[in-house]
Amino acid sequence: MFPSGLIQLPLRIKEQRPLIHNMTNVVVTNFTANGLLALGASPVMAYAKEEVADMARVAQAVVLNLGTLSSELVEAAIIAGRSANDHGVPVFLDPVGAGATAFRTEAALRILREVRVSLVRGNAAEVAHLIGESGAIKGVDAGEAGESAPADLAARAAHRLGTLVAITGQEDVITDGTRGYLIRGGHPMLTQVTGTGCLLTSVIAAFGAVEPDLLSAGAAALAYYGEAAVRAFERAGMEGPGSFQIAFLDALSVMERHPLEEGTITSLLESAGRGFVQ
Ligand SMILES: Nc1ncnc2c1ncn2[C@@H]1O[C@H](COP(=O)(O)OP(=O)(O)O)[C@@H](O)[C@H]1O
Ligand SMILES: Cc1ncsc1CCOP(=O)(O)O
Ligand SMILES: [Mg+2]
Repeated sequence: MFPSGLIQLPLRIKEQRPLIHNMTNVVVTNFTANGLLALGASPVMAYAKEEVADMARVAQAVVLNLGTLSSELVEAAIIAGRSANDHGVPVFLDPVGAGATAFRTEAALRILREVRVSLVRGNAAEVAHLIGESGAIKGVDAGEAGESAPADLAARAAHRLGTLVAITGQEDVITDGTRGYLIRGGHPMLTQVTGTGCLLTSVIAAFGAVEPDLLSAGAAALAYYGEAAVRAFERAGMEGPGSFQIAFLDALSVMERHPLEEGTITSLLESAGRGFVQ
């Protein structure tokens, strides 16, 4: 069963206003800051190697996003990540476009070697490339579905990388390699707005900033995000992606209670690598 106390997490975020230190990409910076504000968290973007250790130290979560990476960003991300590790601050990695170029894949793997990352969130292709498996990737978007079921892929990746892994797509999965959740819901309109994956990683970080059980916090975040998308589509989706994006920010802000009681989290992974059973 999903722990019922986690229904209160959105309220806890609004009460605690956790500081989320994002080192993210130039495409999604504003959307990410506004999404975190809508949720009730406190976003900050800081990149300079001279200050990231200090910022990470006082944050409640650090997000490393490789969407528009550079050598300088990778160096600074490692400084931030290590500072977070030294001060007990959880680190969340979004390996945007891993597999699209060798530089991206190598950067993500280097961070995973040099920083203790708590959770990796990506689409199936990105996660597959991190563990040397093929997965069609076109720029930053997943291509055709690979051979592997997302739950099995996520469990393999969690074991190989030694982190929690969340794979998103039509359905979302999150696992520590042994236990996990399958989350249904969301809306395909999310794929028509750039940065919804990146913002989601930061939203997971905000949930993780107020709940130390990161597997449950991550599952709660995925379900909350999907429900916000459904509500946004009902409000404004027919108008098109621009209106949907605004309505989505609004939906992130208004849900005080979590929609878990509506049964969006449906499955629990009991046996490692065997997929998520109904
Ligand atoms: N076909 C789909 N139907 C419903 N929701 C989707 C679909 N594809 C992606 N999503 C949702 O879009 C959000 C971003 O996920 P995704 O597109 O996988 O990330 P990225 O943008 O990093 O590739 C997630 O909340 C995910 O559940
Ligand atoms: C289009 C693009 N190019 C580099 S980063 C980026 C945004 C990717 O955002 P998301 O992974 O959330 O779709
Ligand atoms: Mg992405």
